Amino acid sequence: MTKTLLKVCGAKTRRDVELLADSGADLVGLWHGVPNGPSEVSVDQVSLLAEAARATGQLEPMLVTFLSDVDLLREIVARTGIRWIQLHAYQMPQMIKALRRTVPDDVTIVKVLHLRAGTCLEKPLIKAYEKAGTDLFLLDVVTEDGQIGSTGQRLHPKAVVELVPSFTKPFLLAGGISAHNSADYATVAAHPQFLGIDVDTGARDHRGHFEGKNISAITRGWRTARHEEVA
Ligand SMILES: O=C(O)c1ccccc1N[C@@H]1O[C@H](COP(=O)(O)O)[C@@H](O)[C@H]1O
Repeated sequence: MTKTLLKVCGAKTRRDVELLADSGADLVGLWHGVPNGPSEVSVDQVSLLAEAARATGQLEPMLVTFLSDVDLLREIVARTGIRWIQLHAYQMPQMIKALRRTVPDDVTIVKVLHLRAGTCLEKPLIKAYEKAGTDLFLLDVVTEDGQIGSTGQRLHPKAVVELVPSFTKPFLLAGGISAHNSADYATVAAHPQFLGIDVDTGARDHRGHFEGKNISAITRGWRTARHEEVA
């Protein structure tokens, strides 16, 4: 059985990265190309933070981006050594096809599928995304007023279970994940394509800073890959 991965999103400093590693995360999201994103970092910072993540021996860095510029992404991959890219905007299948051809084969391309009130906005494109070379889908909320990313809002488990048969790739679940809601997603987590969870809001304290005890509680609540290490 594959172990459930925990990704935590939006590290900005080396200290953040080390805290996430110590708290049981498996992947760390580094934002670049997220206009007005509160955790936006420069490409140089992505490089430094990606290196710091790898140096922990526990964490894999993932670029989280709204960018669609394939040449720019290729350059970022080459400069930072990043091997996971999360396309969190409404990038199209053609863009993914071009990206797939451009970046090394061992780069994992993650496409976010946005669900608004239980309906996946990209559903008609899912087959095209797969054909274009998407390796993994990430299911997240888009709010009624169009906010994407870090909504703190949850997906309905039934909507997730109904969407998964539309694709063959593995998926990560996002949207309001906390230490206390794994039981609600038992059917989702039992699905053979389920790979793990992606958290932003639930990993932070009331000031928006990462809180180690929230993150380690999530590892236990969801029994993620490293939950026994941080118990
Ligand atoms: O966190 C953001 O603001 C953000 C901005 C741009 C792209 C992605 C972003 N975060 C993603 O939000 C979900 C988790 O959110 P939450 O736990 O519901 O707050 C996750 O996919 C992050 O990668």
